[in-house]
Amino acid sequence: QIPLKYGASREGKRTDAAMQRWRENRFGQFIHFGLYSLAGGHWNGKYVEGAAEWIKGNARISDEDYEALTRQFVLPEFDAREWARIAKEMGVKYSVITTKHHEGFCLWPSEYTDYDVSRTPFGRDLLKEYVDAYTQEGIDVYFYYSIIDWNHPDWRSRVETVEDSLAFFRYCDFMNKQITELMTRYPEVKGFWFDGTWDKSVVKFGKITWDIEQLMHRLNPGIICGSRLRVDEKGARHFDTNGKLMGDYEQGWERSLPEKAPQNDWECVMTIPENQWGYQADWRGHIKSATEIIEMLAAATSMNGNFVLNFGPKGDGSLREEEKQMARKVGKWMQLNGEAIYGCVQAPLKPQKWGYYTRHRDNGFVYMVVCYQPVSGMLKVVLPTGSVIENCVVLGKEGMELKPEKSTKNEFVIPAPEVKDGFPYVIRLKLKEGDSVGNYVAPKV
Ligand SMILES: C[C@@H]1N[C@@H](C(=O)NCc2ccccc2)[C@H](O)[C@@H]1O
Repeated sequence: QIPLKYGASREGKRTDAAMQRWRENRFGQFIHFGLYSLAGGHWNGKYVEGAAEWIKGNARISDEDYEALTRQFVLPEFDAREWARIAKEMGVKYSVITTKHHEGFCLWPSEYTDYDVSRTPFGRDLLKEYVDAYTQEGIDVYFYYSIIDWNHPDWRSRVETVEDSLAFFRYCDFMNKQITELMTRYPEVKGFWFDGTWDKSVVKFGKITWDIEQLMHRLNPGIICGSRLRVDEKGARHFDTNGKLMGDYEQGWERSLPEKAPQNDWECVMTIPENQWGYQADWRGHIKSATEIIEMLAAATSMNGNFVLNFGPKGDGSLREEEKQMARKVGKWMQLNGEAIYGCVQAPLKPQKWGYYTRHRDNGFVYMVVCYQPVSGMLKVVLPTGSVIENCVVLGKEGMELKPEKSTKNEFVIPAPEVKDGFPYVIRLKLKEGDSVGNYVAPKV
């Protein structure tokens, strides 16, 4: 352990109510919306390779031509209540919106820049309408904020000269003012999702990320912030030089899931196409199905993690058809099977090939989210010695009890119900405390 001034400010999992609510939410939505949404991944009528929200660099667009997009920011179809209704239908419990992405354009009327909604024909406080509509639907709101800011004259991706450092510290002052503004104008915000902390300037001056963390906790002690914000004074990111997680949860799982359950709280953020966050009119490559998304959500829950699915609304402010379809299908599944996700955690059982176990933190049930239907028609379950399966039903068909057969001392096989709709199904197990050697404590923790 080496002494650090700007390493982890706290150790271990947070146990306060705000963080427990973050954990129990489990399923979230990401919204990427900005000037890039107007371009839709195309420029001068041509498809532009790469992530659509990076189009300024990908298409080598001049500052002047890019800034002209502000005049097209009209959003005739924008209705935050419709976005919130779709999010509610999908079954998400929280939503993260890009208040300012790398492009630097702000979705709220900021006092500290005019590169924001107030300088557009739309002219309204989009962020306020989003916060109110989602809060109205009972969905917690979180703010994505990019440290990188391609528009701000004082942003520096690296600091090499005295002039660079003067500019960069002016930019840090600007950031602190904007973060304060966001937390005071929209006190409903539950947390921040910082991005763009990989550049040399931030890695060199890790203290600025400590300062942001301190500022946020002064304004709201319960605020939640992931590890991607943080860099310690030695340039270590996410985990400080002593290996301690900085921030409230591991925020490194971007478009990927861990193989096994991380020790810390963690969150995965996922795109429906391979790598498009902002609106791309022409989705190419593999587009994930609702079934694949549900499997990822179950996998995350089975490893004590949260799963956030990204939507990239169109340049007119409406949601694209494929995303509305996704919301409908995932939402239908969540209606029936949400009890295996919300408030659930990893189950203390040996993982099996048919899918993922979850257990509810206090209803004592264990859930089997079956994603891989066995050709044998038999679902294997290995329980601690002495366990007894008291009850075994398929969610949505609670009336039809399944009859597990004991195959060895602590192995059971459950006849697999037929899959008709192409979606995972959930079997709910009620386990009775073992009455033999090695009593099994039913998961009530
Ligand atoms: C959440 C996403 N993060 C932004 C991004 O620049 N990702 C590039 C990246 C890819 C992998 C690790 C860190 C950063 C993307 O534009 C999205 O906003």
